[in-house]
Amino acid sequence: MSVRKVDIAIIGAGTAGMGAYREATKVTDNVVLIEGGEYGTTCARVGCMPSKLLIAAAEAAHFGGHTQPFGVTYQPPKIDGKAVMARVKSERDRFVGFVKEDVEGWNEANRIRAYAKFIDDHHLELSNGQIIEADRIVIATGSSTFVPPPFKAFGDRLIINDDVFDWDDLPKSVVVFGAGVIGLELGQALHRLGVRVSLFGRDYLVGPLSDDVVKFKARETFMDEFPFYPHGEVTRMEHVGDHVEIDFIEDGETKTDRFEYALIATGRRPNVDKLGLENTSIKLDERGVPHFVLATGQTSASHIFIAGDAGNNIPLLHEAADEGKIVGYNAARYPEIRAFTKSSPIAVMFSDPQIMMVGESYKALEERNANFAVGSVDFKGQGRSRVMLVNNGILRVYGEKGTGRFLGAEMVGPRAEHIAHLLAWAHQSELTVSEMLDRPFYHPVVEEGVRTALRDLNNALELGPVSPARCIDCGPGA
Ligand SMILES: Cc1cc2nc3c(=O)[nH]c(=O)nc-3n(C[C@H](O)[C@H](O)[C@H](O)COP(=O)(O)OP(=O)(O)OC[C@H]3O[C@@H](n4cnc5c(N)ncnc54)[C@H](O)[C@@H]3O)c2cc1C
Ligand SMILES: NC(=O)c1ccc[n+]([C@@H]2O[C@H](COP(=O)([O-])OP(=O)(O)OC[C@H]3O[C@@H](n4cnc5c(N)ncnc54)[C@H](O)[C@@H]3O)[C@@H](O)[C@H]2O)c1
Repeated sequence: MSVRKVDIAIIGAGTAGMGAYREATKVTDNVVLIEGGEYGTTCARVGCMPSKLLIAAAEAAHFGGHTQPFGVTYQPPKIDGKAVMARVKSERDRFVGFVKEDVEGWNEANRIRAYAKFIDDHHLELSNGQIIEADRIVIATGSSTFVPPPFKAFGDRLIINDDVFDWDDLPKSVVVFGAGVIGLELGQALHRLGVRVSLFGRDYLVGPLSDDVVKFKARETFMDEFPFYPHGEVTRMEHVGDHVEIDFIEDGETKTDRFEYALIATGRRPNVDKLGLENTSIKLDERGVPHFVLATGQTSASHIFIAGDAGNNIPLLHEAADEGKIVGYNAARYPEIRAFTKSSPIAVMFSDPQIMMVGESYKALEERNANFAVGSVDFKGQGRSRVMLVNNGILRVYGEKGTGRFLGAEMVGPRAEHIAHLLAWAHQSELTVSEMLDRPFYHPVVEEGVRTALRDLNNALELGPVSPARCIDCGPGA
């Protein structure tokens, strides 16, 4: 069998793999990009973009029903499930189209459609029978939904996020398992689009939050809106006809409910189990995922790099994109490699209210015994938020005692996607809380709530005066 020799083989043409390819081909054209599934990336096909499109439709449906306090009322919204899904899919296809255009514009000889598996440290066997001998290899295989075996009881009524974006119409009812980012984003959106939803979580977790105060607020808010059981006790799961049936405990009583589908969103796992990593010298952790150096993307087999969800570091789009560039750069120049500084952590969950986390989480600070203080703001009385009737949420900010350095934040509340950026940029600039307070704040804006939290934190750090109950110099309702 003929062996194709290349400088670099990249496994996976998702966000990380495409980034690696672009970077590597600046140095050598002897690169192959191997994709087993569809071109277009998880983010565009079944991830970030279609989920945000569904959420946008849900926001439109929700808005009209909640304007009465302004003295403005609409007719109850009429939700056309077919039209909702048609827009989700056509806009999604537009995004996917752009990605495909990019990848299909690259040198055809460099692109292979097949699944790859390691034979040894330098050889890959492809599902089309080809053998690739590569001087350097990049693993960028992404992650997939992991379905715990008990859920298999739901048979063909069990779905995952990918299936939702294949629907031509909205179903009548869905039971969602997992109150992580995917479960909450999709569960709330479906509920707002008129689908009867129950959401069962575990251990009282809400999305990625680790600060109990913020978590409590988020939990309370979502439980007020739809049936959300943050530590659901489900005692029976069954596939009955064209439905799923469950028994669960509520207030000490066993209840039975039926749904059209069971959406499993209980976590994702890196796609590394079918890669034949046992045939390589790469050191694996207890879950079979390669150990690697974050700053270089290098695994313990120094010519093999890993990037994106496959590495199980922070499974987010911008992280996959950054890591792809890093490994592409290093694989192209290996053995001359460079350590890169990663940008400050930032995560946003597109629920309503939104959730965000920046810098070090509360849990991480506790785990490393950081000497830190906390400041907070409750958005209930925050002027601009109240004006717009989005005054529901809490922001907690963390700062280092002694230096006054801003360490991180967790929030559920209005405009969190924007506040997250403001705070992540401050975190990356290593600003102190006092320096952040020296920055301008317009009036009246939601960001004035951030100033209230920072003032509270400065005071807790013993670096500033006690915050006045009403900040008169800031303008009314700041
Ligand atoms: C529903 C959902 C919503 C999301 N929303 C957001 C969001 O709003 N913001 C955000 O930042 N992130 C979001 N994410 C996460 C984000 O989509 C991922 O972090 C990102 O897409 C990971 O990119 P990647 O390149 O690592 O993997 P992918 O884009 O999944 O690429 C991996 C590729 O490798 C291929 N592959 C796998 N194994 C092999 C093999 N053996 N041989 C050849 N090819 C192989 C796969 O077919 C795939 O094309 C969301 C994810 C989901 C599921
Ligand atoms: N807005 C965004 O940026 C965005 C959106 C969607 C996904 N993502 C990315 O995708 C990743 C995966 O998301 P996810 O929601 O699948 O995973 P996740 O890890 O965020 O959440 C899974 C949740 O399911 C719970 N769970 C586990 N087993 C359970 C069971 N048997 N019953 C009920 N609950 C159970 C876990 O406790 C956890 O809360 C996220 O970590 C995130 O990085 C990001």
